[in-house]
Amino acid sequence: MRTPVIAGNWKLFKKRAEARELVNGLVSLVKDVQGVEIVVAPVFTVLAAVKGALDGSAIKLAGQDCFWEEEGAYTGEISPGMLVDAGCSHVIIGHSERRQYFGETDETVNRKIKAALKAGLAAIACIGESLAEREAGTTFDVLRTQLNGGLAGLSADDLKDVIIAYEPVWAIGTGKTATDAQAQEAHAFIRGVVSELLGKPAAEAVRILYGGSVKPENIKGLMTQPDIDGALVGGASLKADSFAAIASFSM
Ligand SMILES: O=C[C@H](O)COP(=O)(O)O
Repeated sequence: MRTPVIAGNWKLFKKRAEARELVNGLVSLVKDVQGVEIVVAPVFTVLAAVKGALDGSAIKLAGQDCFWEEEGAYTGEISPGMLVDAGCSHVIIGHSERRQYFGETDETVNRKIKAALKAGLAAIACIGESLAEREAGTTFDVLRTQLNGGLAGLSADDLKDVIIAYEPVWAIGTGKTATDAQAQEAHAFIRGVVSELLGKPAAEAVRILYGGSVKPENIKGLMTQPDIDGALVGGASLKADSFAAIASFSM
């Protein structure tokens, strides 16, 4: 039985006061939600404030990225150990926005996942095809390449601390969600590739989240799919009521 994960990626939004307000609202709205791992990923500058507001709550804290070195002359970077020190248990790695704007590659994703695991973080590793790739019929090739590169050198045991997020780039922030069937098809494919790479037990155990215009209105349909184990939520995670409604999908 895979415990569902609902993760909110706040992207480049929310200063301290707004972040506290959001998280305070969230904590009270989800206090009775059981059997779901809830994670929030704010910007680095508000991690401490959010951690403070999460005190006593089961909601977990994530960074939105990390570097692969633990320390050194790397201006502007943040290391996995620093995220742990700030109270994080998770980190998002390889989000398509980082791939698109900041030169993230499957190789850097792989280095970051390994560094995150070494520091004791769970890695939420993002993959997904662009609209052009989907229209060209190369979705599965793209996903296979991203999985091969991103998970290279990891063991089945390592995978216990990896959560895969399938985010079709064309569905992110566009209001255009993949249909339940499209998402399920991709998730089943991803689980199959993980099985080829690391064996069936690891593939059966790994959580695969869907991301891309997830809202309270579409979460239930997505969660009825056998290979969808949760969601990585952007826009709808910026309001306590909508994120709480998503996290309460089973209630
Ligand atoms: O990380 C989250 C995804 O990019 C989805 O964003 P969205 O829910 O705003 O489409």
